[in-house]
Amino acid sequence: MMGLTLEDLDDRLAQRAAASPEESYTARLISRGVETCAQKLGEEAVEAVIAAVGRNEGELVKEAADVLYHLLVLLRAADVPLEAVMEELGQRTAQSGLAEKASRGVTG
Ligand SMILES: N=c1c2ncn([C@@H]3O[C@H](COP(=O)(O)OP(=O)(O)OP(=O)(O)O)[C@@H](O)[C@H]3O)c2ncn1[C@@H]1O[C@H](COP(=O)(O)O)[C@@H](O)[C@H]1O
Repeated sequence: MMGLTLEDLDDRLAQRAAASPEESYTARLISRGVETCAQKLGEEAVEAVIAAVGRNEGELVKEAADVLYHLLVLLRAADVPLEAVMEELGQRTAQSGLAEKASRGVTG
């Protein structure tokens, strides 16, 4: 799909989470609880790291997609809205890292 955003995917996962675990992988993961979802995210993160260190760009694209999908599933299992994460990121972009350094009196 062209122009898919994390919000679009999260909306789709919200719909699929309401389906039965027999019909939906998302619903199955969430029904197994936060620990299972967290373990899956950890596994996919390690696979992404291995692809990156191996300079395997094609594999990294696929593993990064798995990481984002499993992160959204974990947030949903933990009842943390994606919006809260984006808000946190938004607050960090309000100031550049260099401006933040300067505000602490650090130069160079
Ligand atoms: N983006 C994804 C997505 N990325 C990865 N995966 C699944 O994540 C799994 C990757 O984990 P593994 O390679 O470890 O697979 P596995 O060993 O078979 O998994 P387990 O049995 O260990 O759980 C695969 O089964 C993938 O199919 C995804 N499953 C679903 N989606 C999205 O979620 C939507 C809803 O899917 P359902 O919930 O299944 O309807 C889909 O239309 C997609 O948009």
